[in-house]
Amino acid sequence: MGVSLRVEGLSLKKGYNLLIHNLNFTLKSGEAISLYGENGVGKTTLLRTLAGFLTPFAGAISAYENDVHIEPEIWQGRRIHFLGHHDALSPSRTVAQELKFHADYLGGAVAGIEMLNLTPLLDLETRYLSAGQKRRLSCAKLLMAKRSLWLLDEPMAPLDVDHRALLSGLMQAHLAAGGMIIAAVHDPLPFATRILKLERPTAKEREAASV
Ligand SMILES: Nc1ncnc2c1ncn2[C@@H]1O[C@H](COP(=O)(O)OP(=O)(O)OP(=O)(O)O)[C@@H](O)[C@H]1O
Repeated sequence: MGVSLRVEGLSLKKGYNLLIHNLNFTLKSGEAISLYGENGVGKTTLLRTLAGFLTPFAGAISAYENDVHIEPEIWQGRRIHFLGHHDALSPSRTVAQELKFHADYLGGAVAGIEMLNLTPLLDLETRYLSAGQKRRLSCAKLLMAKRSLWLLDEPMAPLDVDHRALLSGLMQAHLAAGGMIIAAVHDPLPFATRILKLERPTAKEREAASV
């Protein structure tokens, strides 16, 4: 039981470019998928579509709780954390202000300051943060509100060894609590996941989608 995600016949386009053709998979509570594929194949596009930021060209994305369908507005609006590889931070807000903004937006409480070693950075505007510090700040969102599905775009990429271990622990705790994760990666995650490798559509599939 718990939550589940079903992706059926999903095709995605960017402009006239068919990126993904007829993708099918399901994901259940406690499961993680590592999303692989060459640069530009569509990993970020898929994550953004699953988050509801982009509309599919074809196919369906549906979510269930104990086999009962969850309305897309509720699923996308309140049950998903999306962490893009460009951390969406306001450059002129301080780290403390950014944390407060996201806690309010998520309807939760500020969390993760000590765990993610953000205390020395609280008064710094986010524009001055290093890539890894930005990612740590973004990760605090994961702790501010409990959400079923974490969509993570290259989550480990800018993190140092210790913070990779920390995020890995957070991800595993999320799975152990019945959550789900889909993470676009180029290197394996340090725990067992399912693998989904995106391949470019064939010329025939691209041609069929262009009419
Ligand atoms: N308007 C457009 N018309 C045609 N192609 C586009 C358009 N906008 C984006 N693209 C293409 O769509 C793809 C988007 O790729 P996306 O960012 O999802 O890939 P990715 O698998 O996450 O790549 P990376 O591993 O480099 O992060 C790219 O190949 C890009 O060139």
